[in-house]
Amino acid sequence: GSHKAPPGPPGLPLIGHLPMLGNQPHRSLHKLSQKYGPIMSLRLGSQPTIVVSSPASAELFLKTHDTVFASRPRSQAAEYMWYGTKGMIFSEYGPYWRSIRKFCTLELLSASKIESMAGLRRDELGLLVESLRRAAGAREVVDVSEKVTRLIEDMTCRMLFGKCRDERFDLRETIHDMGKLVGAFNIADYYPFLGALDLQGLTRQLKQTHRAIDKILEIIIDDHEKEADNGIKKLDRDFLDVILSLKTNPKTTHEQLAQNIDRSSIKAIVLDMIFGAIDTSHIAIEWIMSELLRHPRVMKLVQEEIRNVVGDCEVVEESCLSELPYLDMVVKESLRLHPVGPLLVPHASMEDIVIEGYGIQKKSRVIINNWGMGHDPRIWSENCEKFLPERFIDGKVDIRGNNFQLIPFGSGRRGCPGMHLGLVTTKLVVSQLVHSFDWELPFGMSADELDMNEIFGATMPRAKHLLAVPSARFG
Ligand code: HEM
Repeated sequence: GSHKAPPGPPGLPLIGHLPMLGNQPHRSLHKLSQKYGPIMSLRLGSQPTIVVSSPASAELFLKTHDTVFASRPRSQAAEYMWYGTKGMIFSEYGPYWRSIRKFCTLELLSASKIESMAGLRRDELGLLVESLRRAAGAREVVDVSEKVTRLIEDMTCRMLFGKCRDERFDLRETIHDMGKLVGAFNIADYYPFLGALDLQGLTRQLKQTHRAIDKILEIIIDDHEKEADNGIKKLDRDFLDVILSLKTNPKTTHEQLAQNIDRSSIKAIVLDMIFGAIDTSHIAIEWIMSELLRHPRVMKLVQEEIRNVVGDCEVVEESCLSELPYLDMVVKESLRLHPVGPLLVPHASMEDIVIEGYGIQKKSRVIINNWGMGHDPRIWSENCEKFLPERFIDGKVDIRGNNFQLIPFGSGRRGCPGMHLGLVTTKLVVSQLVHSFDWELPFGMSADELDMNEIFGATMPRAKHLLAVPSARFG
């Protein structure tokens, strides 16, 4: 068209801008956007890549023109890991994607479904508190990252498959590998003709991780089918029961999905839910706990707020979570500084469009630099690197996708469907951990000495496990 592309750095021939991204693309892109502006184009192969870095422009892409940008680019990760892109997260916009999204929302992620599973979260959290109490008694150093990840894994497995983690496989390790692989800037996605060379070794790793996850999914599905064959009747049907039943008795509410579903799409959808639930909440919780450990003032305020609501009872009920406004501010502030998805999930445009005078081609890849917006002094003032929950005190900025300066769950049609579950889980676990225990950094470490580095991926965990020493606050 006659409209020029958004500005961007001059590229190197052939490989374009990939080498500029380094191993911290969220930071490199943030720097580049300071020079080239909030709507920037990068030359990465044959399809243009647009990087969006300000709240006003994010609103244009995710709200004003949401229908144009609601698709996803093709990627090797989605092809290999999601059985030929048969899941929700990485599928292109259309009726198939919509039918999965509706199914998962109704059968798993709605407020009432989530509430109906409060008991299993309470049980699993109770077990963790018990084990922490033993550690506290012995003044042991606890690997908080490990404990929290296992907790979320157990909660998720019970919710999806009706049982805890299994000795026969290591789901967490596999999911962790996935997070890194899926987020990687894969040369094969940008330069298909270079794909066969597998210059970064990513194709090999994707295949390997896919085999590992497929083995796990097969074991889990087999177990369920055997139970069904043996006529075992369950009182509570788990998510896998519901999705498997689509094949045998297609319910009218999900007729369209039932018609298009086979074993590999079932596995792809279950994988969406495993990945969405496991690789997110634990990361959010670890970052929040890290910030609380570094900021005893804030920790004390959170503890006092919880004590005022919960009283002398040790168990924090989920119904109390709505009465904890300071905790809300802490969660916002931590997700601002440490967004679980630093670049959201890439979007793709479905038609040519002109935005702010720039021509953006159909099938452009759109990256929203969520991390960059959280670290922009023009949005958050000069103290933007400081952890200061009070900046949210006026209650004007929410995290549900209405205020584009803070969109840890994205926004619009592709916004996170698991937001409610993610928030309930994150707040519940954090509040219980700080209500039951006081926490200290180990080995006389000072607040400044705590390593706060991250590892880039589709999701961005702490680089180092968080270690801390609990002491019980209840007898
Ligand atoms: C603290 C927890 C969580 C955070 C911060 C988070 C964040 C995100 C983000 C940033 C996106 C991409 C939005 C976009 O592309 O614009 C996303 C998508 C998604 N999330 Fe979450 N998420 C969380 C928890 C969950 C949970 C618990 C589930 C489900 C069990 C889940 C399932 C999904 C799915 C399926 C998508 C893809 C949606 C689509 O493409 O249509 N997430 N999430």
